[in-house]
Amino acid sequence: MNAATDAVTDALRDLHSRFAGIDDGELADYIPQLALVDPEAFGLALISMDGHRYGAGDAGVPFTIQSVSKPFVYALALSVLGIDEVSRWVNAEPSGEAFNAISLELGTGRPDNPMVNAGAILTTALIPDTPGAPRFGRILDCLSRFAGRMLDVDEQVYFSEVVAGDRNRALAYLIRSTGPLPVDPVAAVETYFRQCSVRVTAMDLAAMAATLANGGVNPLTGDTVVTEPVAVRVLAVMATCGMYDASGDWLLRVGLPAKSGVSGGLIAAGPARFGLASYSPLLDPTGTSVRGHRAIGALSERLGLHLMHNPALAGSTVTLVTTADDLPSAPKAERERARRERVAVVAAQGALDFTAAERVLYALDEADSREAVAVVLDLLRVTDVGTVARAMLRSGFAGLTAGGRRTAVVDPAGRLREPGDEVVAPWCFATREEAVAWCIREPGG
Ligand SMILES: NC(=O)CC[C@H](N)C(=O)O
Repeated sequence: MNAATDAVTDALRDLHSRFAGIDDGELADYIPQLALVDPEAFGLALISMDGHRYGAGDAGVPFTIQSVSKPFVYALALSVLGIDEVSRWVNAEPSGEAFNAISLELGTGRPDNPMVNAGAILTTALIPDTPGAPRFGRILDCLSRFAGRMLDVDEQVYFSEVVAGDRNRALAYLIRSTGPLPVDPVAAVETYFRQCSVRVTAMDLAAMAATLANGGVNPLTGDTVVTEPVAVRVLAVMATCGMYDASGDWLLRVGLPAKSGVSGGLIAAGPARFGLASYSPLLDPTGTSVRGHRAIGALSERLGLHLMHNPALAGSTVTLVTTADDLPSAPKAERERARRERVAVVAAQGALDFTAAERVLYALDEADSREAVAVVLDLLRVTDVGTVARAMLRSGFAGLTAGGRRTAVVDPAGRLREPGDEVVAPWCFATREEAVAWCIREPGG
C-alpha cells in the first residue's frame, strides 16, 4: 500500500540498523530516574512539510523531553514578550560551555543563551503566570501544540529531578543574586523541572521540529503555533547554541539547527524540508545521544540538508529564451512577421523569489540583446510571485519599455499586478500567441 514511500522508511531503517550496534556512551545518572531506562532503545523519525510521517525502530517509545523543551519554551517567550524584551533578560551568544555551566554575562548576570540551563530557567520564568492561565499550563499547552497532541508529565522523573536538582536551584539563586530573574528562584526551577519531565516520543519530537522548519505551522494539524519570525529566530539560536559546547562542530559537520536532551532525545530541523528526531539514551560527554548524533549526521549528509549547502535552489526558473520565429507552433505568417520584427520570448516556471527573479531579469536582458523589438515574458507556469520578485520584475519591465521595447506579459493569473493597477507592462495576455500577435501588430494597427 505504501509501495512508493516505503523507500523513505527504508532509508531510515537502513540508518537505524547501521547505528543500532553502537553502544558507546553512558546513561545520564545525575537524575536517578533517567538511569532506569532501556539503554538499547533507539528510534528515528522524520516528518515532511506536508505532514507525512516516517519512523524506524522505537519511534513510538515514550521518554522525557528534558532540554529539547528549551527551544519551544523560548518560542513561547518570544511570542508573548517579543524579541527585544526577551533579549533584555537572556542573551543569544554561544557559551562554549556545558549545559549546566554558570554561563552568565559579566557585569549584567544575563544568561548567555536560552539553550543552556541558566538561560532556560530564566526563559521559563519569563512566561506569564496568571490565575486563569498558570505558567506551566501555558508551557504544556505550547509543547502539545508543537507536537500536535496533548502531552503529559512523567511524575516519577519530575520527582527525581526535584531530588537531584541542587545545581539548577543554585543556578537560579545565582542569577537572582547577580542580575535578572523576574520570579522566585524556587518557583522558576520547579516549573523548569516539570517542563523537562514532559513525556514525548521521537515521532512527537519530529513533529515539533517540523513545526519550526515549517515556519511555525504544525504540518500535522495545520495549527499556527508560533509566527514565522519566531520560528526563524528559534532555529537561529538552535543553530548557534543548541548543542552547547559542541554547537560549532555540529554546525560544521551536520549543518542543521538542533537540540539535544539528557534523556537521549535529539531534534534537527531542515528549514522548509523536514523535522528530524531520534531517541537513544546513551550519551556522549556533552550530554548528546551518541547514536542520535551519528544517525542524524548521516541523514543530513544523505539528504543534502546542510544549511550552507546550496539552499534549496529551484532547478530551473527560466524554461525558454527564444525569439517568436523560433516557435514552431506559431502560424507561418506570424513567424514571417516575427522574423522581421524580432519578438523575444522568455518563459519562467515555479515560485519566483529574489533569486528566481534575478534569473528571469537576466534572461530578459539576454533575449533583449538578440536585437529584439519586442519582449514577451510568459508566466503561465509560474506558481507564485513574492513581493520582492514582483517589484523587481515590474521595474525590469519598466526599464525595457523605457529603452524603447514593446513588452507584453502572459499572466492570466495577474501575478505581476499590484493593487490599484489594471495591467502591468503595456499589455497583459492570457496566452503566448496573443502576446506575440500583439507585439508584431503594426503600431496603430
Ligand atoms: N541537557 C539537559 O537535558 C538538561 C535537562 C535536565 N533536566 C537538567 O536541568 O539538568
